[in-house]
Amino acid sequence: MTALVVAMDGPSGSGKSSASRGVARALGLRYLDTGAMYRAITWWMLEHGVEVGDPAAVAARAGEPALTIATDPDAPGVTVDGREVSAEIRTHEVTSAVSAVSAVPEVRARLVAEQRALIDGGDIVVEGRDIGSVVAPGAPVKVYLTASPEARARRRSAELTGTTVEAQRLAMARRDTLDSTRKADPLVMAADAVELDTTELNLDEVISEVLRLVKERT
Ligand SMILES: Nc1ncnc2c1ncn2[C@@H]1O[C@H](COP(=O)(O)OP(=O)(O)O)[C@@H](O)[C@H]1O
Ligand SMILES: Nc1ccn([C@H]2C[C@H](O)[C@@H](COP(=O)(O)OP(=O)(O)O)O2)c(=O)n1
Repeated sequence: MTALVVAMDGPSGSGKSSASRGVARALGLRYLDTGAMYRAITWWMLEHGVEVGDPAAVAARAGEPALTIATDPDAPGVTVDGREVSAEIRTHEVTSAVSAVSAVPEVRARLVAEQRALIDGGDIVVEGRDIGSVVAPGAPVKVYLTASPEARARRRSAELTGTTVEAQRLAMARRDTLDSTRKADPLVMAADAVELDTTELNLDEVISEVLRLVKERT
């Protein structure tokens, strides 16, 4: 039997992580947060004083950090060189630098290979920016989540302290532009993905809709 791969792409705050984990739990599947992998590499670059605005400097060290990522939707976790960094990768500093680091082809080549190896292990829900288009183009279920910039900013600012909805809206717009205009594997909706606008939906409704799609396509 071919593996069930559910590809969940979309911009920040569209609900990828929450919906992907919910779908993985409901179906007893593994869950892979590819954004956490880009964040972990970014954290390592900052930690090692690499100039993240210099693609050649990032490329030269892209293979150095050892990365592990858990695929249990109830216990996601990421380590770099043996250190658990799940909290560190969510800081403002990492979020501001991650688009530049993830635009470097050597970083992507490395992480895409690691992601494919994990996906080859069997049924899984995978979230990111290029899962349906590049990492797993043969996935039987591809969802592209969107939401209005206001809804996305409201959701993200509710999670964080010391920020405002407007500051989040601006930061997300900057990251959207960088992620969707980079040369290597930009954020795009795969031709055969189903777009799901979550602006007016609650999380349970989003999960139900993805589960319906999985049923329909498998
Ligand atoms: N449909 C939804 N309605 C309201 N809030 C949501 C919805 N989906 C996600 N959220 C909340 O929005 C925030 C960002 O969601 P998240 O899943 O982290 O998005 P992404 O992974 O796309 O950045 C979280 O606090 C989450 O609980
Ligand atoms: N498959 C992926 C996943 C993430 N990225 C990059 C681009 C994103 O801005 C960062 C962070 O992704 P992440 O999913 O953690 O971002 P959000 O939690 O949605 O804010 O990583 C990528 O280039 N390709």
